[in-house]
Amino acid sequence: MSIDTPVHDPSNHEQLLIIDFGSQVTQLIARRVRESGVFCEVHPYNRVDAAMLNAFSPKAIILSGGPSSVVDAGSPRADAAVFSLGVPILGICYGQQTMMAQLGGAVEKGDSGEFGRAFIQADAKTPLFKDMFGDDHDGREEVWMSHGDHVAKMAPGFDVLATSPGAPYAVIGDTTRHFYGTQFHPEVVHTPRGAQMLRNFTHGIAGFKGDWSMAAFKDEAIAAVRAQVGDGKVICGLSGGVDSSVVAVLLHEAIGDQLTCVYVDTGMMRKGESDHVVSLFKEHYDMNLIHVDAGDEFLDLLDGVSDPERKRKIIGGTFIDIFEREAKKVGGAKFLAQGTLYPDVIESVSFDGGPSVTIKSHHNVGGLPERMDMALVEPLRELFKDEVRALGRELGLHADFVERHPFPGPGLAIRCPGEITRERLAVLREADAIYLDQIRKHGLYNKIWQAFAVILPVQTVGVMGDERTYENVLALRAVTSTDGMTADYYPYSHEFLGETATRIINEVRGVNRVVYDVTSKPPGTIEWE
Ligand SMILES: Nc1ncnc2c1ncn2[C@@H]1O[C@H](COP(=O)(O)OP(=O)(O)OP(=O)(O)O)[C@@H](O)[C@H]1O
Ligand SMILES: O=c1[nH]c(=O)c2[nH+]cn([C@@H]3O[C@H](COP(=O)(O)O)[C@@H](O)[C@H]3O)c2[nH]1
Ligand SMILES: NC(=O)CC[C@H](N)C(=O)O
Ligand SMILES: [Mg+2]
Repeated sequence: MSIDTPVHDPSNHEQLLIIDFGSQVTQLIARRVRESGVFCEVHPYNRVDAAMLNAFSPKAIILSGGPSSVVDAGSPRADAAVFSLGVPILGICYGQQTMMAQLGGAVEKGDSGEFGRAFIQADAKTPLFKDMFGDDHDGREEVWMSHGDHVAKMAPGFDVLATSPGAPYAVIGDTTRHFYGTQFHPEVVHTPRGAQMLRNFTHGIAGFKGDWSMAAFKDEAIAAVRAQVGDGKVICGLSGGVDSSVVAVLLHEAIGDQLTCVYVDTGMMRKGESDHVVSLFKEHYDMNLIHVDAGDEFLDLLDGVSDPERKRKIIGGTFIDIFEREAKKVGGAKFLAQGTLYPDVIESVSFDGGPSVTIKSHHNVGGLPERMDMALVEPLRELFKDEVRALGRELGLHADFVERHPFPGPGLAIRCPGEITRERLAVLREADAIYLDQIRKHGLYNKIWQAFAVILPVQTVGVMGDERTYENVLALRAVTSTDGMTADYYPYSHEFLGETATRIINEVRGVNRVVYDVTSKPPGTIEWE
């Protein structure tokens, strides 16, 4: 089964195609469309031609925004077949601009652009704006803009549906062909009624029924797994994180005993993690689960290593060694199950516009499959994280796992900048447990996307009980995010921070100072290494 073979059964679903011109927020279009119950996929503009359109058979198309300027020679264009397919099209920002340039209109560079909040003045009677304006509403709508260029002349057949001070053609439409263009971004939350507008396009104009649900997906994914693996054996790395837990439960339902889950204790897990994960799974599921205690193996290999990338490479390699060993032990597993999600797939089919730099080597991405002689089973590769959580609920996965904050495979290793020692890990583990306990006690766990402590390779002077101390600094991190790609620090109250710092310093030997990280991503990353 190739990676392009869908996990779900496409004949059961109406599909929408998103053509990507490289916008930073293309994935948000897909999320909004999926949230309204419509299956969609994102494909780079240069991979969409008549043959692809014929195979995918979209019921509607959305053209994303992008960093290029339509006015520049050689800038991206949609394949002409897109406009002759006869399905509704919505062009967003660059998508609107290229549609105009391709269909006989014109685009020009302005003296100034519009970046951020703007207001459009719209014709509220247009179907695209259904339910967007209240009764007393005068057609004024808050939107989020991010453009330097603008449409200067509409293509034949189009009418103006909304204007803004910087974009005379803020929204345009050809109601005969059902082609629409917006200069603003309906997919971002800063356009408060943008999701409604996208829904008006998909359900109202394109006639989607909204048949995409995790209940239906579950059965289709189970059937696809059975078809792929036949009577072969499958190994699944089970971390207790949302993704691998959902994969494990789904596979267990699909193939029962052919599945063996491998939980690896790297020696860099959180306090109580191994017991919690292994006992919960053993209690609720009658599945083959191997608990590999590999703490010494990992820690010996990491001895004296402080470079973050070397740490990650060593950890990734050791995971592979362990999975390979375990695969042999169960009598030669031919398949390795992974919790690859749709954002990973989109990113790996990287957009043409310039190579992106490696910020960090994630231990499971890339490295694993190449060296391993096993076929991959990736039942979540069409889903976003929120859909994975919904699928987990559908599968009856314990709430403890469904709502969990993500925890990286390298674990505490990347929260221990500098050399990793057993002593430092012990201090970090205790402090982290108190921090998470505080978060739960204050009812904040589900408001935060991810939270953890970091032990810094810095000692500072303190005074405790009239004694001089010279001990470790601990940093606390907590972020809000939707997908981990961008994030903001969580705005705790001073009371919470003070109480938590006091508890950590009083209850953990080896910490005499606590600081809070207020860096967003970008420019920071979520983890410190
Ligand atoms: N301690 C571990 N033991 C076994 N497999 C692991 C371990 N840590 C990570 N993995 C494997 O690596 C994959 C990637 O880890 P990742 O942290 O991205 O996903 P996750 O742990 O399933 O979910 P989450 O992102 O919510 O933490 C996991 O799906 C799992 O297969
Ligand atoms: O499985 C994983 N293996 C890794 O090597 C890894 N590195 C970072 N992360 C997690 O990814 C999200 C984004 O993290 P960064 O902003 O630090 O890159 C955050 O949720 C991080 O915890 C990892 N997950
Ligand atoms: N966000 C976008 O799609 C921007 C389109 C184009 N680069 C402009 O500045 O107008
Ligand atoms: Mg994890």
